[in-house]
Amino acid sequence: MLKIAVPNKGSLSETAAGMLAEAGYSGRRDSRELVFTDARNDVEFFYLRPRDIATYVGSGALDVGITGRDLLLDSESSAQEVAELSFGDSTFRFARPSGAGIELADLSGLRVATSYPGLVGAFLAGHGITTTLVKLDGAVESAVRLGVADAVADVVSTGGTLRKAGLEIFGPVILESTAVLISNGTERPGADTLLRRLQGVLVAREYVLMDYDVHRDHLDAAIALTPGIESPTLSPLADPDWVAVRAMVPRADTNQVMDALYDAGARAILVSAIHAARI
Ligand SMILES: Nc1ncnc2c1ncn2[C@@H]1O[C@H](COP(=O)(O)OP(=O)(O)OP(=O)(O)O)[C@@H](O)[C@H]1O
Ligand SMILES: O=P(O)(O)OC[C@H]1O[C@H](OP(=O)(O)OP(=O)(O)O)[C@H](O)[C@@H]1O
Ligand SMILES: [Mg+2]
Repeated sequence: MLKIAVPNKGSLSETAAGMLAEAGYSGRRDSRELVFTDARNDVEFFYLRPRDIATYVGSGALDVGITGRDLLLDSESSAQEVAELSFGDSTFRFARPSGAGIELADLSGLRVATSYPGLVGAFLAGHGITTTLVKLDGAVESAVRLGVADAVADVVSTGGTLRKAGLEIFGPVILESTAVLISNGTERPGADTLLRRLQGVLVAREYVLMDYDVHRDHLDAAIALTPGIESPTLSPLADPDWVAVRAMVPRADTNQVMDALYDAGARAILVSAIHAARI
């Protein structure tokens, strides 16, 4: 039975659970449940703190897991990223009081507060900068005002928390993070199915199905606008001069592609949602 680690709380938990449900897995109904067996799919879910997931997967205790790239790197576990999951995006940045030094080198000899000492320590070491890392559990933005640090390194999403604390981002991006599927590299039955199902959910969210009719004279121009993933499907119509085309189109481009197809002579352009996919 494939053992899967999933976030039990925090920013990633709800979306991860929703994605697994969309991928056809059953999950816990009670948020206090620590383990849930989905016998039909031959998998077992372990609900863990996102910060601990890479440790469990890297050690081999669990087979695969969903966590943040920043948490994976911070853990220094041997688990590896298998796929990006298109949610939980954030950047990891340094910040200092507004008006303070703006170069990374200005951090030398200063105290930097963070909940991600593994990630930040490795980054600073890679840049040859020595600081004192102050390890905090959360709300690190308060560390400067309260006098325990001179700068912070933390997850930034909207930047609102930093602004309210009177801090300003500076220096290079430490990391672009996103939710990822991780594994310990051991081949386990069911792991490929999980990956394909999650990728199917992403495709179903990111693409729509577009159908249209076009005169054969304009077919090449229309196909150039809708190349699909492999190649579009062509079907004959009762009128031999016309052909029906079906292709997957990135959801974000739907209206631009419809406009361009219409201008290229396509008619009866229909768009439908994809409920599930295996690419
Ligand atoms: N706005 C955000 N705040 C915090 N983490 C975020 C945010 N957006 C995405 N993430 C990602 O979520 C993961 C952190 O999740 P985690 O559950 O540990 O912390 P949290 O969401 O801050 O919850 P808590 O502070 O309650 O423990 C990281 O991978 C981080 O990059
Ligand atoms: O850029 P923003 O949109 O403001 O989001 C980033 C903030 O959100 C998270 O804090 P969280 O609420 O999880 O509290 P914590 O610091 O105690 O983990 C993170 O640690 C930052 O402080
Ligand atoms: Mg937090």
